[in-house]
Amino acid sequence: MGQAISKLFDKFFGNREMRVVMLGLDAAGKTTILYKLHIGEVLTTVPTIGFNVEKVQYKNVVFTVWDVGGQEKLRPLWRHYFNNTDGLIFVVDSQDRDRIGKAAAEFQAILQDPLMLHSAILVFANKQDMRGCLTPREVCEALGLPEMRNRKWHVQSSVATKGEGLYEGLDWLAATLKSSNAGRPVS
Ligand SMILES: Nc1nc2c(ncn2[C@@H]2O[C@H](COP(=O)(O)OP(=O)(O)OP(=O)(O)O)[C@@H](O)[C@H]2O)c(=O)[nH]1
Ligand SMILES: [Mg+2]
Repeated sequence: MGQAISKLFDKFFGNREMRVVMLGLDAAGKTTILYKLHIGEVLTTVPTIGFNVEKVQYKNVVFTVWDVGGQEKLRPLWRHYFNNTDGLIFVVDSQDRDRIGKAAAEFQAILQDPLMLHSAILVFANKQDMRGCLTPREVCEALGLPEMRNRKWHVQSSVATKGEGLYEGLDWLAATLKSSNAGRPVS
């Protein structure tokens, strides 16, 4: 009985671990986001060849965040990170109007992968500090999100270099993953 109650308590209040993969075109700001969340600082980044992975504890969720390089030649490798993924973070450089169509095509391709059919989708409309950038609503429409009725998605405005919007995004992800009972209790 005591054990059952303790299990129930853990289910609702205990730490949970969630695996999240963060993708997006090169220079969207993925690595900047990862380290701003992980160590609270903006690092000088170089283009990622391969991946970075860090744990980010927020409230009672431990996110294991995989940040995978976004250069064109690296994109075929993305699918190797899809297994057991609870959430997708897709980062868009909102100032890069020329490549928003390319970003949308890559985004749609990820979502059609059988391993990603059930993942929650958090989009960071990043670089909102740049003049003339696409608004979060424009990013949302360009990615085709309004037509996606059977997926859980959220577009979050962000400025990774100032840390703006990042925890709001994690809040949504944590709440969404929890309500669908995704993730695993931390052992
Ligand atoms: N102005 C502005 N610059 C940003 C923002 N976020 C990231 N950057 C800059 O964008 C550049 C690319 O950032 P990265 O984090 O390395 O991009 P990435 O998505 O990891 O790129 P790949 O590793 O090649 O896939 C860096 O110079 C960052 O400082 C932002 O919100 N605003
Ligand atoms: Mg990177």
